Order: sequence, then C-alpha cells, then structure tokens
Amino acid sequence: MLKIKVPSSSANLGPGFDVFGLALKSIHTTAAPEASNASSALLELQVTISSSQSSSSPLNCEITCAGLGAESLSRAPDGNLITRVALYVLRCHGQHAFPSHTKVHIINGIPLSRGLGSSGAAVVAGVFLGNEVGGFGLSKDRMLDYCLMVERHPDNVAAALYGGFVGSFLRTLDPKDTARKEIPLSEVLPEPAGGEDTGLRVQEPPVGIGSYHKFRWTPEIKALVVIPDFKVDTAKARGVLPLQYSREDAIFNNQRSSLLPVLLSESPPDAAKISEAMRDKMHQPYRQLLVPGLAEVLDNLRPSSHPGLLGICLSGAGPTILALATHNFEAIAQAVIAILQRAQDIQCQWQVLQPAEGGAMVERVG
Ligand SMILES: Nc1ncnc2c1ncn2[C@@H]1O[C@H](COP(=O)(O)OP(=O)(O)OP(=O)(O)O)[C@@H](O)[C@H]1O
Ligand SMILES: N[C@@H](CCO)C(=O)O
Repeated sequence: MLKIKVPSSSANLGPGFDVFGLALKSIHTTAAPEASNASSALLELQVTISSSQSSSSPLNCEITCAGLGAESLSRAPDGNLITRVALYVLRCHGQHAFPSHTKVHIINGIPLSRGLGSSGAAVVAGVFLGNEVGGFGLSKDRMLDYCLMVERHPDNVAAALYGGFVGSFLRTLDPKDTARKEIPLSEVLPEPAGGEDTGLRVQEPPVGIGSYHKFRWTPEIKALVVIPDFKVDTAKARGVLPLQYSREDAIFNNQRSSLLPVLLSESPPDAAKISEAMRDKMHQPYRQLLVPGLAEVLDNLRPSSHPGLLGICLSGAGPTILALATHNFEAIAQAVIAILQRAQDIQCQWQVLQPAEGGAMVERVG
C-alpha cells in the first residue's frame, strides 16, 4: 500500500496575497478542552492496486472517503478533485485510466472551504497519485507545474508540496507557453474527466511555470487557527476583489510583504513589527463582507492587548482566522471567538498548529 500525505496550509499571511503559504500540521501539546476535537490538518490517501480483485470500477478506480466533509466528496473518479487531477497527469503520459483495480481511500483532516488549503492539498495529492500509479518519477519541481495548471495561484500548492513557509511567484512565459497556461481550466480538467477516450495524449504543462523560495521560520512561532463553522468558497472570495488597486495600497502591501519573511525568521520575534507587517489592503478589507466580525478582529487584537500574539490575519480566502503567537493561545482564541460570535451566531473551533516542514510525501507500507 502507498500512503500519500499532504499538509494543510494558510495562504497570504496578511500582505502576501497569492505569494505566501505556510504548510501546517497539528501540534501535540496539552490540548485545551475547546481544542479537543482538533483535526489532523492533513490529507492522507491510502492507495492499493490489487491484482486479485474481480470487479471493475469506472476508470479502474474505486474511491472511499473518511474524515472531514467525507459525505460531500465525490466517489466518481472523474468528479473527485484528487482523482481528476491524477487522471490529468496520467493522460499527459498517454494513459487514459488508472491501472486496473486501483483503490483510493481518502482520509481528509483538512476542513473544506475554510481557508486552510483543502483544495491545494487535494491538487497536490492528485498529482502525487497520478505520478505514483503511473510510475512517472516526476520531481517536485515538475509536479509544481502540474499543480499550477489546476490551481492558478501558487501559494497553497507550493507550501503543501514543499512544506514550511514558502513564497512563490508565477513566471512570465514565452508566448507559446503563455497560451498553454491561459487555457481554460475546463480544458485542463474537463468535467467529468473521463470523457471519450480519443486516444489523444493531453498536452503536458509548460516547464517552470512557477518558482518558490522556502524561508526560515522561528520555531517558537506557532499558528493558532480559529475555524468558524461556515464555508467560504475561494472562487467567491476572489470574486469580491477589485481588478485594480491604488498605488498607495500596492505600496502598503509591498512594504509589509518584503519585510515579513525576515521578521518571522528572527528570534526572539519582534511582536510590534510583525503585527504591523501582517496588515493588508489588497484582500482582507473586501472579504469582510463574507466574514462578519473580521474587521473588528483585525482592529482589536494587538500584541499590546494580547500578550503572546505576534500578528493576526485571515487565513487564505477565509473564514478561518490565523493568529501567529508564542503563548497565551487560549486567551487569544477566546478573544477572536467572542468577536466573531458577537457578529453572528456561529460555532468556532480553535487549534494550535505548527509548520509542516517536509511538505507532501509518499510512504510505502508493507
Ligand atoms: N480531500 C478532498 N477530496 C476531494 N475534493 C476536495 C478535497 N478537499 C477539497 N476538495 C475540493 O475543494 C473544494 C474546496 O476548495 P476551496 O478552494 O473553496 O477551499 P479551501 O481550499 O479549503 O480554502 P483556501 O483556498 O482559502 O485555503 C471542496 O469543495 C472540494 O470540491
Ligand atoms: N491567495 C488565495 C488563497 C486561497 O486559496 C486567496 O486569498 O484567494
């Protein structure tokens, strides 16, 4: 059996919209009662290819699901995001379907549509799955190209793939490859992905679509996440953003995103500077509409009022709130929850996570 494990991730960290991603995994400290139903913050696939099995499944792949949101995940190999992506990788190599009798058991520990990179993890898991069952031996750098054909902003997928605190950018490609990159998603991943077997090979992604750099992370900085019990669809959260920004707002974010990686690498962390460097004018102000209470959380929680807190932001497209902190996690979490609950009557869970340094990995069991 193969196990493919992919961490959750928090994108943006305030000013680094579509740039920063922090891969996250659970931390096994003494959990407060409120945090006792904490999730693993990990997506795991258990994959077997059984020659003795007699029944045949569509596209040779049988899917079972467990964990968070399992009931909502598609069991159809041409509908489930993970297996659709795997089929895309297989078809780029001339294989229409999975090897006979492939079984994929999905154990999802990442809450769906909460801003913790569930879709990025699913895309990375799908590329790993296609690579493993096809035996293609793709490098992680090449796998990033495949991921970026599906999820067009690099922050979550780069963090989930490489692990740790990562900055990434999309490269300017030559006109021929730009045309490839700009093709509609529905052509890369037709839905359903099965379609007619035309015998044609799907075109592989251009090489080197994106680049990344892994920054140092000071180990005493932990990631406290407060996860409200409602979903924000990333496509919708991108839809509320303006197409153009003022020079003032662009400079505001540039100034902060340029300094943030250095500030998060220093020990002891400088809370006053980090708090200011995590402010943003490109996405959070517009997403307040989708996350009631967000503006008040960002305005009211400061290192001066909440010892241990370094900085606070929306995690990815939300609605999760990410607080970077060194201690005093419960008090910070309860302060965030109180504000969110004043804004609307919702339940929240909270959890302390830490960087998942290794990123996505494959284990061979037995
Ligand atoms: N384990 C999974 N298996 C199959 N599909 C998944 C899985 N995880 C996520 N998805 C798909 O991704 C969708 C969620 O993607 P969306 O971009 O809205 O949220 P997110 O990735 O959790 O948030 P963010 O991008 O802000 O971090 C789900 O509705 C589902 O279609
Ligand atoms: N950078 C992305 C992350 C969410 O997937 C966004 O904020 O829209």
